[in-house]
Amino acid sequence: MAPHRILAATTLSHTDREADSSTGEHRLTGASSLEQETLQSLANTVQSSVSVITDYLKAHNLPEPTFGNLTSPNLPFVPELKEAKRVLLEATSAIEAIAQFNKFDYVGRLILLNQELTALKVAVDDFDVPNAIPIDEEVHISDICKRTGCLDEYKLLSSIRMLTQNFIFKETKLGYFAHTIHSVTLRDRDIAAYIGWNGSTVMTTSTKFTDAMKLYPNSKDPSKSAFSLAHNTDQTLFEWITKPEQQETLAGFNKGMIGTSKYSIEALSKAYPWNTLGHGTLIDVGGGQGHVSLAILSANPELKITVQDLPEVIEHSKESSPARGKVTFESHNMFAPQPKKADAYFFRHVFHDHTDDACIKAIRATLHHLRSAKNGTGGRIIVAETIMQPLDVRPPTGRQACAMNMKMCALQNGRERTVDEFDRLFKAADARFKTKAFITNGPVGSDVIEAWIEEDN
Ligand SMILES: C[S@@+](CC[C@H](N)C(=O)[O-])C[C@H]1O[C@@H](n2cnc3c(N)ncnc32)[C@H](O)[C@@H]1O
Repeated sequence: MAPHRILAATTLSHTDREADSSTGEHRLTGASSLEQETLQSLANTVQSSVSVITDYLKAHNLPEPTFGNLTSPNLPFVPELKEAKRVLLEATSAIEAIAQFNKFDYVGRLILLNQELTALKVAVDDFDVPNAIPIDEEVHISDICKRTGCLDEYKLLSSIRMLTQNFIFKETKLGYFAHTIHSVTLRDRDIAAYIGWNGSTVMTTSTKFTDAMKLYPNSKDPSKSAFSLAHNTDQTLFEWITKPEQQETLAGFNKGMIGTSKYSIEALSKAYPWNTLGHGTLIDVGGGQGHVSLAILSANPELKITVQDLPEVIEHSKESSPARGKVTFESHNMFAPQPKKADAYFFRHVFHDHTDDACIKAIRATLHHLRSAKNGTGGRIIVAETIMQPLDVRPPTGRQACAMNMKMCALQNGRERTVDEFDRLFKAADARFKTKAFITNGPVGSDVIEAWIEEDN
């Protein structure tokens, strides 16, 4: 179905944009300037995009999302609703940005964002408040403390109150808290682990962002980063985290990767025509716990999947992965020549951890298995990442990609990439590469770049 053009004065329509970088073609339609918008035009956009959403739900006999029902379903992830939701978010964000008595109030919120992540980490990962409050009950903070073993009532109360400002928990009467649709989601301990990883190792890393820029400007060395400065090490993140003394951090990271993938797997499984691999073999390089492979496998049960990762990670996966018995686990360093021939080499959330040089090395390590796709013998590379949005897309659609990009810069001098940057990366590894992008505009790690060698000679 064609993307909705919700309002004449509205934004780019790029739902399900397929950018084939082999031809340089980006199918984008519509354009307008933010400067032309007024509160009224933005409000009209809100009204019309909400109508698109509610009309769709009515037509498909689906319930509307509501705060009143804790198990209120998500919006279906279909093109017509993705576009309407994106436009809605852009319009509501633009209204929030200009409808201020004092412009600093808007910027001021950003300055305090650190407190919001701290509150999430404290209440969700550290003290597991979501599981201390039964669904449909309100619980006093003193009881929450007893149930969670927290000895500092006021600071836990402060953290939960902070979250209520984001519709996570609600204070039903003074000192009593109950669930909302969002606090319920946080009962998942894998998601809690992702919060913990970001609220600890990633947050401390960010404090050294500027120091690393000054000390190691434009560094392409993954061991000379904000991460290495913050953690007082000359190792890269992955060298550091796989040391025996970081066992607990690695376990949290692995669990967190499962957590963060949960809300992007549906989009990723729809983003790419996995069924074109038929009964083939897929190697999930840097596949961690095999959690993404498991989701691909459940939709494509005829595939044979091997998950490769660093030995310390594979050891953990073999013990506790939800994919045990369904996929094969194998230790392999992706910078060493790929030992296994397969129909596809899949890298999800792997390239963004690394500099271009490192990615090129990983691609070349696989090259000997990628023969011409034209004559049907070739393997392909499938990369899943959060693709950086083109410049002409309005805020806040690019927010997640920009945030992930900052994080990758800080951790290992890695980065998120645009469609064109991916194409250049593959061509730098081997000029015969062709690429094709499958953009979901969905959650992180659900955009796909497919790369293959066009000619054999
Ligand atoms: C950000 S995680 C992504 C995990 C998983 N693919 C996902 O999408 O959730 C990056 C993974 O790359 C792995 N990795 C890092 N360096 C590697 C290397 N040299 N060889 C193989 N795997 C590596 C890490 O151990 C980690 O599991």
